[in-house]
Amino acid sequence: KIELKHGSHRIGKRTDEVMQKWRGYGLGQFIHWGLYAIPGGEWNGKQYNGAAEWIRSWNGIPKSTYDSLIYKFNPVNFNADEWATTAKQMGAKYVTITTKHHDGFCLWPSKYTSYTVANSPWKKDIMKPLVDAYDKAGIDVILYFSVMDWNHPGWRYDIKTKEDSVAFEGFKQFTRNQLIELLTMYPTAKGLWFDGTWDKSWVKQAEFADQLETEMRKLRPGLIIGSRFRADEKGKRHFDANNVLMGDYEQGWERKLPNKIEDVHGNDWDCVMTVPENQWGYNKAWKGHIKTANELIEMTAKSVSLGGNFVLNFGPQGDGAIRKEEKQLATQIGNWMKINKEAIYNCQYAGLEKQDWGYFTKKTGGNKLYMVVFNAPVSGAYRVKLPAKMGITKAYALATPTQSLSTEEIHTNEYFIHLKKQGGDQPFVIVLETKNSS
Ligand SMILES: C[C@@H]1N[C@@H](C#Cc2ccccc2)[C@H](O)[C@@H]1O
Repeated sequence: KIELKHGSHRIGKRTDEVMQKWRGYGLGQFIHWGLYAIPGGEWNGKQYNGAAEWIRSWNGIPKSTYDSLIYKFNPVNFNADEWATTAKQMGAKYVTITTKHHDGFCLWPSKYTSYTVANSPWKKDIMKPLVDAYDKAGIDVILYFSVMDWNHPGWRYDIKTKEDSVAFEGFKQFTRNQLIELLTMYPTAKGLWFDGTWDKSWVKQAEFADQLETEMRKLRPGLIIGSRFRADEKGKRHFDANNVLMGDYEQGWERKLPNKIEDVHGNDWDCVMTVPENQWGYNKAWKGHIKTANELIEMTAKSVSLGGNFVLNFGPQGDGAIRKEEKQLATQIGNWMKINKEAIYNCQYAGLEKQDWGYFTKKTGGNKLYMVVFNAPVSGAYRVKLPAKMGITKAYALATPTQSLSTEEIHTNEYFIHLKKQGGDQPFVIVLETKNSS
């Protein structure tokens, strides 16, 4: 075991109420919104092939021109309640909102920089109405914060010279001041989602970042901070030099999902996912494969079946409106959640691996197993192998709870659940009420 001062400070999952609630969210919404939504992935008629929120890093738009977009920020169609309603209709239990992305533009009137909404034509705070609207909708708010800040003169990719070091010290204080400011201005926020922490300059700040995390947790007891915030003194991120998770949950599942329970190493985790291949901010073009509602519902079920949450990204337009394709997906997913949410909310890994027909989830603290079906067997016979001594007392389709399904024991602890082919192209859920014959 390597002696570490700034590695992980906890072994195993958090057991407090705030984290237990987080663990049961199942489905969340990510919002990426900022100046990058104005160009929407193109400039002067030329398309940027990267992620739209990274357009400033493209040589197709001069940096100063991008930075001057602050004077065009006037989202006349911004309506915080509409965003929160979209999330509510989808069935999201939490939302992660970009307060400041890599370009450094602040959606709140920070007093530590002039590069904020306060100095745009919009003038008003964006974060306060959003936090209030989501709180009112009963959706918990997590604040996304990019440490990397291309607008701040003190940011460095690495620290090589004395000048770098002096500049970065100022940047570190600026970063701390902004984080304390955010936690003070929006005290109902349940957590911070850090990004832009991969550059050497920040990876070298093990002691500072550890002390800052401690200060934030002291200011806001119960605050949820993921594994991406800080590195240990060996430069290790997400998992420290003893391979112990940093922070409260694993934050490495960006646009990818684990496939088996061993992949998540017994940790809490969430997957953040884009609708196109790789566009977080609004992109006019939305090229390539656009994920369907069924694909996203399957990713949600797969995440919950492996003990995690699934967070779907929305990239509102520069005028503040949510694009129609995203609204349609929210409605389709929400219609499915209305019927099947019992198999998603407050559910966990059932101790059973992925099946030919789909995924098992298990109600936390209960005796119900859920079979979330994506591939119905042509025979109508669903093979189910349960842990020893676990019997089935009742089986039924969640949509028709009064119609019990016939259950045939074919081997010890192995059953066929018989369900005639369902119509339609929607995944569905079969409930198994179980009892332990110990
Ligand atoms: C949550 C996602 N993380 C950000 C990123 C990134 C990235 C992409 C490629 C190489 C290094 C970093 C995206 O812009 C989005 O905010």
